[in-house]
Amino acid sequence: MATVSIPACTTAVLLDIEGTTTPITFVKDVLFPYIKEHLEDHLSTHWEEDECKQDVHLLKKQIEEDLKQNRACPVHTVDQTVHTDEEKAIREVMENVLWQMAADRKSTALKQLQGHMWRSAYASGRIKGEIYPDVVPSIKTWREYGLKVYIYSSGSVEAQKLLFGYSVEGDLLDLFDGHFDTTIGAKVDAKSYERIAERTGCQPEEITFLTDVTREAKAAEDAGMNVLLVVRPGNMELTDEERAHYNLITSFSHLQLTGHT
Ligand SMILES: CSCCC(=O)C(=O)COP(=O)(O)O
Ligand SMILES: [Mg+2]
Repeated sequence: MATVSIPACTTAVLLDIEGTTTPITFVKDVLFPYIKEHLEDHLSTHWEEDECKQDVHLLKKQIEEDLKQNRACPVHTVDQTVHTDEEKAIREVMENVLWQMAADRKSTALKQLQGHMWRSAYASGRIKGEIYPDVVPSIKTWREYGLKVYIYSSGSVEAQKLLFGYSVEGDLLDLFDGHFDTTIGAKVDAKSYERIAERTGCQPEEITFLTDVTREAKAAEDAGMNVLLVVRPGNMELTDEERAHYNLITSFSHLQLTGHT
């Protein structure tokens, strides 16, 4: 695949994680199975703790929102305050979480809980964040040229920091100038990218966004960002139209800085 130039006006690069810096298989075959395997134990162990109560409260809010929007979802109260039967309440939370995961929902509620659950897996060394080999050298080069580098993922900021902080290449958190998650808005909503531009002090045109998902690419493009689609093994197939419309790269090393000194 040919090289693609980052426009000279780019001052910041915004990176997606799953399918962009990190193989989809790491998320689907390592991170998500960990949640399924440890969900019951996590909820039972931490049920009375404030963090877990907040996680369950957020899930409840999400269910209320889903019902308002007439989205199908398992309807349970999911509220510790009204259940006397803790086991039943935990089962109901589990049912909702597993249902959201089966649908690959990107709700903030689900992602916050997942981030909290992965903490001990990373800290104990059981899980290490996978990163494509071209990612770190490329980011280092961009930074040498004065570009800022940010992450925007549906995974919570805490989950992002765990993945890069406990990565196969060590602690990489110094490579990033900031992290964004769905608390700033959904990745398929152009407004989220406008807010990110505002937060970083950049004009949208000064930001180049790299993602594997065309709906995210379109939203960023609608906000005025420069967009590149990242094609990695196992990523979703692109249509001919998408291939024709977007600049594609299969490795970060295919990005060329032009006019940056
Ligand atoms: C960084 S946490 C693990 C990934 C995850 O849960 C997720 O939803 C990834 O979404 P992305 O926006 O990075 O494609
Ligand atoms: Mg992605």
